[in-house]
Amino acid sequence: MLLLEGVKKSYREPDGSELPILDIPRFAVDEGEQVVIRGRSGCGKTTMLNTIAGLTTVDAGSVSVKGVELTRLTEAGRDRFRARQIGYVFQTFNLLAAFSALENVMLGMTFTGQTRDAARARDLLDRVGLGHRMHHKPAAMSVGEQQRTAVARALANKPVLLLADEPTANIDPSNQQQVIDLLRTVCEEEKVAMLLVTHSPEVSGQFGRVEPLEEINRVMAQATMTKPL
Ligand SMILES: Nc1ncnc2c1ncn2[C@@H]1O[C@H](COP(=O)(O)OP(=O)(O)OP(=O)(O)O)[C@@H](O)[C@H]1O
Repeated sequence: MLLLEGVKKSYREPDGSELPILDIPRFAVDEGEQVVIRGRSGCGKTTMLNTIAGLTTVDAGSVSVKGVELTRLTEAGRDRFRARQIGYVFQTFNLLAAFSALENVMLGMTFTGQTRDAARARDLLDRVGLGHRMHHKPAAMSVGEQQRTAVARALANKPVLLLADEPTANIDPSNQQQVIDLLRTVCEEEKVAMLLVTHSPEVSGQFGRVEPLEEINRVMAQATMTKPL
């Protein structure tokens, strides 16, 4: 369902030099599979999710989702594909300030070509415990409530792949479990594959497949080997 082959990504440093971040020979996720990615801060987890979402271009290699090679599409093509097929819970939420929680979730359905489904948006907000805050704008919500709104929005368009970047980082333990349960249940019910980045051992302990990025990514494997003791 998701396949990365020979993916390389570097960023350019202010002095003009290249900073290699990703060198992933092969990484695959099956339809409906739930996978945790973990690794220390700065090791490239968000960069990996952004390349899969087509938000960051790769320097080499290919990223395919459902047989579509995203790395061959134009930027507009990647945007259309992402809107229809990929849900993304961003680390920084990216909610639109001028719109309520309900409107933000419904905006997640705008570009899918399907009718916007207010009942589904309300149901998702209910299931993240925000039934009573649907008409509040992000500025009037706590950080954890904004994060839960972002989770509901990412599921709104019934994606085939959900990318979730630390979706419980700002949430207290009881709501954290509620968000993980919602992600897992909706992904199981709708056969959505999920790639979840988390630092939390309580969260990763609940998943059958946990991939340390250092083991998938040759840049990190080399950095770990050459790190001074
Ligand atoms: N646009 C950019 N230009 C230059 N360097 C960048 C850019 N984006 C990220 N980096 C650097 O690339 C490295 C990997 O960043 P990334 O955000 O992917 O890490 P991460 O594993 O998600 O970290 P965290 O767990 O702290 O969120 C970091 O050293 C970061 O400073």
